[in-house]
Formats: sequence, structure tokens, C-alpha cells
Amino acid sequence: MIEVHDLHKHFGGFHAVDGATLSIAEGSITGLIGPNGAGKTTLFNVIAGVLPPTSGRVSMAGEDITGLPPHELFHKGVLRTFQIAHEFGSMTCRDNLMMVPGGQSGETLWNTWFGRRRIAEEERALRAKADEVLEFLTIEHLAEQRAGEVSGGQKKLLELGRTMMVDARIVFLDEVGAGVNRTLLNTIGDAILQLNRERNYTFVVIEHDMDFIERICDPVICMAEGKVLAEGTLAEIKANEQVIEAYLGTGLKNKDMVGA
Ligand SMILES: Nc1ncnc2c1ncn2[C@@H]1O[C@H](COP(=O)(O)OP(=O)(O)OP(=O)(O)O)[C@@H](O)[C@H]1O
Repeated sequence: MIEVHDLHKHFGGFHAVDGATLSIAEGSITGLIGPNGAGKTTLFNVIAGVLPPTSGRVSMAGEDITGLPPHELFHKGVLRTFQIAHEFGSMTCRDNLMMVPGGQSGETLWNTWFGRRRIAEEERALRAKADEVLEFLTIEHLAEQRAGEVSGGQKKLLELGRTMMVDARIVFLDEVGAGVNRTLLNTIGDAILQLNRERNYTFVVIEHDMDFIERICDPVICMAEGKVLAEGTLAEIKANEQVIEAYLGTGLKNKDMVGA
């Protein structure tokens, strides 16, 4: 579905992504792992149009999408989750979801004056959709709560929920489990699996929690120093000599990987 060919992203003389080549199969939940500083987030940001590549190519279903800005990728169903921005923290969780689709009639002055009924209908439909998403994620009780006041894990669910307000095809999740308690992490895992099975979402997931990766991801791609080291099931990756070497001595955060 997505093919990344010889992708480079340099910051000055530093090669954060250094010739990464990989493919993401349609319908998969692909895990992207690697020690700190391996270039995972940078790779995500380049694929999702947040950063321009230095060189290389990204294509989706054969179409060149290299360097397309996030809003164009959004319309093609390529979504990357973002933390709920500070300025939206004072809006309710429901409103945070309702503002995702964009392009509603209410956004033009003409429609504000003359299209009131249509706007009201669109708002009703959006509100129903947002409530459906909140229910799916088991956080319907937070509909009226300000997004800035819910827990870290609930915010992560809301971030995932934003991708459900539009017809996503592929969703990039960056450390969705960071700082999230086990129960909520299980809810997030359930939601990802369900979206994958029932709505054909393809996911690419950056995560340091190996239990989470093991539960939901196949295949797993391991990066180190800006390159792809190995691809396979988590068991295969864990047994890979190059992977073990890359993880060794990289600090506490990576200890799960080498069983230290
Ligand atoms: N805007 C930037 N300017 C300069 N260097 C950057 C920039 N963004 C990232 N880097 C560097 O690129 C390298 C890769 O960073 P990146 O965040 O992609 O790694 P990562 O694999 O996601 O790491 P982690 O697991 O710790 O989040 C790091 O050494 C980082 O310091």
C-alpha cells in the first residue's frame, strides 16, 4: 500500500533517516520499533508530509505522494495522530472530534447567512458521528468534558478518535501507549484491532511497549541509525543478531527488547 524507497532526511550534516526502504502492506498493523534516536518519528513525519524529505520516494498504491502536505494526504486517507494542541484543551472532547472533518458549509460567510438549515443538519450529523466515536472508544462519558482536563490515556483515545471522524485508509500512531495505564492501553489496542478488522484501517505503530507490539502488530519493522535493520514477526525480530546489537547499551527505555 505504501512503498518507501531509499528515503533520506538530513538535519544539517546529521542523517536522521539514512536510506530507509520499506513497504507497508494494505490491511496490516505494522509495528515500527528501534532504539531511541533510530529515526522512527522522523520517518513518520516525512511520510505524513510534516517534513520534506532530503531525497527518496514515498508512494501509495503506485501514486507518488512524496512531500505532499498533510492536508492533501488527509484527503487521500493518510492520517497521522497528533497530540491535542494546547489551544483546543478548553474545548469539549466532542467538539474536538467535531472539528476534524473540515469543509463544512458553516465555514463560508455565504453559508453562514443563507444556509442555516443545511448547517444545522450537518452539525447534527457530525455530532451524532462524534458521539458514535466516543462510544466506540468507551469514553462517551467524557463528551462534555474539556479535552485539557482528561487523563493522558483518555487524550490518546481522543487522538485515535479524531482519525475515525473521516474515512482513514492508513493511520500512523506515534507512541500511543506512552504514559498510558494498562487498562486504557488495552482499550486502545482493542480499538485498533477492531478498526483494522471491521473498517479496513491499515496502521503503522511506533511503540516502545513490546507487549503492546506483540499483541497487535504483524509484521514488525526494526530501524536503527536511520535505516531498516530487519522485518518479520516480533519473535523473529527479537532473535535477529543485528537487532540485538542495535538495542544493547541503549539504555533503560529499551531494556524490554533485549530482556535485560
Ligand atoms: N528537527 C530536528 N533537528 C535536528 N535533529 C533532529 C530533528 N528531529 C530529530 N532529530 C534527530 O534525529 C534523530 C532521530 O530522531 P527521531 O525522533 O526520529 O528518533 P526516534 O526513533 O523516533 O526516537 P525515539 O524512540 O526516542 O522517539 C535523533 O538523533 C534526533 O535528535
